[in-house]
Amino acid sequence: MTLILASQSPRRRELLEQLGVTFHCCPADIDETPFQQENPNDYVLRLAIEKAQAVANTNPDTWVLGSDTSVVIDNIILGKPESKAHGVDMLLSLSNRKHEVLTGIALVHNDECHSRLVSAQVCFREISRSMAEAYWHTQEPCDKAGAYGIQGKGGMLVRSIEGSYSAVVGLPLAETAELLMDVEIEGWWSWPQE
Ligand SMILES: Cc1cn([C@H]2C[C@H](O)[C@@H](COP(=O)(O)OP(=O)(O)OP(=O)(O)O)O2)c(=O)[nH]c1=O
Repeated sequence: MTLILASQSPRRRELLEQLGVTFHCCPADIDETPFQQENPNDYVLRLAIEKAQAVANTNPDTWVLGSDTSVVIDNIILGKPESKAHGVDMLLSLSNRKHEVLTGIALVHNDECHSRLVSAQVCFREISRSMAEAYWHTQEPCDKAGAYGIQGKGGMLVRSIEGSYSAVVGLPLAETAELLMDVEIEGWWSWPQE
């Protein structure tokens, strides 16, 4: 069976290409509003599954991979910034401390669903308001959870990371490969299973 990546994210496309699997992209249009008092882990996994299911509904003969990434600080979910003020506030709330980046992945085909939640801890250096504003003006933060991209200029903000780097960028490669190995994807080279 073939594979669809239920995403409009160029980062996710590039990461999945690293695995050497053949796929095409189809964005999922879902409501990403968290439920009231929804736990961040539940939220991220729910969105990954809903994105995959939304695309799987109209593509019954394929496997569909969905993913969601959120930044979590003090149990507050930070998605993509809605404005400059929002983005700058997010960056300042992450200054000089550790936060969690959660990425959920889900591989769906009809009623079958394989999912994983991957967490990484990221520690930021101290950021002044003028630095946060200057970074905002690079436009890099606009479409990214937590208003930064570790893979770009935002790498300058990161003092250390524990856990999966690819999960922070949007698609954890080890766990994605594990999900793909559990199912039959056409034309994919895969390592022998243990
Ligand atoms: C923290 C962080 C997030 N991000 C990105 C990954 C995701 O693309 C985005 C989080 O938003 P998402 O809603 O997870 O994804 P998306 O809207 O970009 O794409 P999709 O169509 O798959 O829903 O933030 C980075 O690129 N680098 C980082 O360091």
